[in-house]
Amino acid sequence: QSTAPMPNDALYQALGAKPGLQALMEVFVAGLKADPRIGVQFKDTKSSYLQEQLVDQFCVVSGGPCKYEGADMKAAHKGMDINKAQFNALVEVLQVAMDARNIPFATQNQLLARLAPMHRDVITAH
Ligand code: HEM
Repeated sequence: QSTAPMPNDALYQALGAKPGLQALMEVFVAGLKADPRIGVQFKDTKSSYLQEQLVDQFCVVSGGPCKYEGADMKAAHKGMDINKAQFNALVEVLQVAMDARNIPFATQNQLLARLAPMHRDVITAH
């Protein structure tokens, strides 16, 4: 009865915990830079920096024991005029990266469901 609630890190574990997220973000950021639709928006991005931010953010989002210290999503994407098609392109690049890392479809969908609400802060153009 007095047991403290266990943090639910099932999704984090399914993603392979920290090493799994690091490997995934390496593939993801490389895919973003190479993407014909949105690659240009990441041309000045330092891959190692963005990967680190994304590892921490996805760790938190999936219930892992991390702290995300980057900008909130609204501030991070302010002035970028990101539209829905660009947002969807990023999601596709993430799906391709998750496939490449052999992440099960159900796990993929759970992660995407937790990222989806961020569209409100990221998309600022039509
Ligand atoms: C669910 C969707 C998204 C998530 C979770 C996400 C996450 C992040 C994170 C964590 C950062 C780092 C913030 C910081 O440095 O403090 C970032 C930066 C950035 N994001 Fe996003 N983002 C998303 C969508 C997008 C989209 C759709 C685009 C453009 C097509 C985009 C372009 C960028 C760019 C250009 C940066 C700056 C990278 C740099 O040069 O340091 N993001 N994003």
